[in-house]
Amino acid sequence: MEGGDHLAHERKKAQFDVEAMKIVWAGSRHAFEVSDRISKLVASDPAFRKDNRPMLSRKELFKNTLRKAAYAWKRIIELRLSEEEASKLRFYVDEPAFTDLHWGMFLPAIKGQGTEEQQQKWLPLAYKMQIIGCYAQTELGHGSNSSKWWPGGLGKISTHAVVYARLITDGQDHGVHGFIVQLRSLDDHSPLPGITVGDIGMKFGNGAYNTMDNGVLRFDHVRIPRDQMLMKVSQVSREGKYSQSNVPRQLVYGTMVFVRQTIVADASCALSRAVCIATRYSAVRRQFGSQNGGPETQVIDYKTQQSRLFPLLASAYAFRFVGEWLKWLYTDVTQRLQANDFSTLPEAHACTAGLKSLTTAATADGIEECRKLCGGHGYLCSSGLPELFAVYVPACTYEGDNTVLLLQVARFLVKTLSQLGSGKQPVGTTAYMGQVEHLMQCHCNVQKAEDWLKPAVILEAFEARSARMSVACAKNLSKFTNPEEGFAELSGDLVEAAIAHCQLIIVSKFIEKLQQDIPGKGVKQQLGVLCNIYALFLLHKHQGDFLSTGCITPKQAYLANEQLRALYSQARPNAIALVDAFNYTDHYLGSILGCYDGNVYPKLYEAAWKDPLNDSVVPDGYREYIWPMLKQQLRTARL
Ligand SMILES: CCCCC/C=C\C/C=C\C/C=C\C/C=C\C/C=C\CC/C=C/C(=O)SCCNC(=O)CCNC(=O)[C@H](O)C(C)(C)COP(=O)(O)OP(=O)(O)OC[C@H]1O[C@@H](n2cnc3c(N)ncnc32)[C@H](O)[C@@H]1OP(=O)(O)O
Ligand SMILES: Cc1cc2nc3c(=O)[nH]c(=O)nc-3n(C[C@H](O)[C@H](O)[C@H](O)COP(=O)(O)OP(=O)(O)OC[C@H]3O[C@@H](n4cnc5c(N)ncnc54)[C@H](O)[C@@H]3O)c2cc1C
Repeated sequence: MEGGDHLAHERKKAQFDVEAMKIVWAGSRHAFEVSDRISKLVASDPAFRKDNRPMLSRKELFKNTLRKAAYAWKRIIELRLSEEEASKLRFYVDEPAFTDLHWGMFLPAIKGQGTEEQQQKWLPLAYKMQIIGCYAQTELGHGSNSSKWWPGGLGKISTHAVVYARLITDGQDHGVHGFIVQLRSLDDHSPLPGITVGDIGMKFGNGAYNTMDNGVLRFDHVRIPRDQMLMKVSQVSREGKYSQSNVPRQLVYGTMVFVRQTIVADASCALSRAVCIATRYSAVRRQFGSQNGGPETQVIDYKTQQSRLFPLLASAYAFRFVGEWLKWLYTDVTQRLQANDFSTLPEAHACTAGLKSLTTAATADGIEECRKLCGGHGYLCSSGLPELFAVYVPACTYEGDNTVLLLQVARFLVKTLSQLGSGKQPVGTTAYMGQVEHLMQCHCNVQKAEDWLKPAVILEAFEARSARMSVACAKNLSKFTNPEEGFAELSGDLVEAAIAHCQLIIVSKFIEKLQQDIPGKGVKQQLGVLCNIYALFLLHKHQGDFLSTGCITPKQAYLANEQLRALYSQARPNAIALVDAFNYTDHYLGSILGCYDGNVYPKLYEAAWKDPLNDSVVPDGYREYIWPMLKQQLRTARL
């Protein structure tokens, strides 16, 4: 079959209104319209071509990224795009660049930690891109006194950085503070006196994150003007006197709360992209299972394929909704901070840290699983999956190593439990800890597989598991005379308790989403199926936790798995429509296997001939190396 829509028969099977689901996925009609318009704008502009990335040398790749970034900025100005539209445009250009750090961290750091005066001075320059900034926190070695190492945009492009360094006045160390530092001349881009700066070198994968100039930075007797210390949290007077505002010191780390929140939203984009590719290809691919000479089985109909693919599809939706909620939480905490209410900052920190950890780990693993789900073709760059994996996998490390972040969550949980004794009622995502006595002894009320479809049953099982794991950690910790020693010794269990808590958050936010009014024929039902797949898949995967804490019985674990299989069958006819609802253009997907029309094989065949290696029939190097070898063997054979 040539041309046409090879997936049309699949699209006809959908039992829900795909257009309505697109609005739910986007978050609102307005968000959908912006996203749809900007994605098409980028896809239709040849200047944003990206299929040649894996073939380019580092220098060509980097120059190409600079060209695209400059062109994108020109279009943003010409079209008078709003901030929302401009950020969508950068998203659909789909190439990591110094601009991510400028807009994503440098500007937010000044907004969050600069005084009004500092904001008035620096933000207009940054908004007009008259200065370009990065975020320099991480060090090559340890302590805030060696060389900065890793900051994106630092290596070759940034003119300024927010640098985190120890503040010492009158011989007293006041800990880490943020400073705006000019790095390069605004005239000829050369480093300012005392500053050594450069790129840290090639990173994992061809193309991929190598479009970014992650950098190294050293200072030698560099003077930073006093008014370039970010002074919202603490100040140094002209006389060198240090003082602190009436705000928690933790606000110095506020930019991380913001960025981790965006990383959660981004996880749903990266995972949904991989899942879209794997789902479409699984419907196109037929392999074995032919009966009476009929067509072979579509691999999407194999239960094993479904049990690997559909939980990822459900996870993409789950991460989307928890990301939406996290954005709300961040907005809420920001408004409270402005009114000097700091009470929800620890929870916002724990939620952003924990959810960043969980969603990036699941997404990185999920992209790799999608590659395997596509068989051999998944390993071709033209599948889009190798590059997506290489770009995505550092998300498990940047903005805080995922294990380190889970330990932060564990500290928060242990603290929450310890405060119960003093009568402090937990709120928000830890409110369930208030019912700890009930959760420690409740029994799961599942007698038949369908009982697992009740939201209250699922929630109670997840709450009980999380509470019991945290309480067990707290009890074990209390046996240590030195709490830090105990924390280190039990860190493995603490990480598992933190994971259980964060999974509960994701499940509960999906369930809350379903309690909203969701218009569109069959949309809510499909989301209900996905929500149950997500929850029961987690329960099945972590059944060891649920069983060992006595939250469910072996029979109930068996019933959960039985229900899960039934849910896969319900999701099957809707699978293609559920990935169509992401509304990704072929340009954004960047994958032959995932193309909308499913016309995979002719496109793969054509693409192969475009590889530079096929420019000539006899490759470069043949005459030099292979021909003499063949000749030699021919001679030996004749002897
Ligand atoms: C195929 C092509 C695809 C192309 C794709 C294209 C484009 C993608 C484009 C965009 C992607 C979109 C979104 C992503 C956006 C940006 C990402 C882009 C690039 C990545 C940039 C990366 C930047 C970085 O990595 S910056 C460096 C970040 N570093 C870390 O996170 C270090 C981790 N460590 C910590 O967080 C530590 O806690 C600390 C901050 C170093 C402090 O340590 P310490 O002093 O030991 O104190 P603690 O004991 O940990 O904590 C003390 C006290 O403070 C509380 N605390 C800690 N952190 C925070 C916080 N952030 N907020 C509030 N409170 C905090 C802690 O709980 C404790 O409190 P307590 O005393 O009450 O217990
Ligand atoms: C692509 C990329 C982009 C980046 N961009 C930036 C940027 O723009 N700006 C910036 O400042 N930084 C940036 N970083 C740096 C990033 O934030 C750090 O790499 C990250 O915070 C992890 O720190 P680390 O590299 O020192 O790892 P380490 O802390 O050395 O971790 C090594 C191992 O030790 C374990 N470990 C560490 N501490 C503990 C602990 N307390 N308990 C138990 N286990 C522990 C970790 O789990 C990990 O397995 C970037 C990194 C990457 C990969």
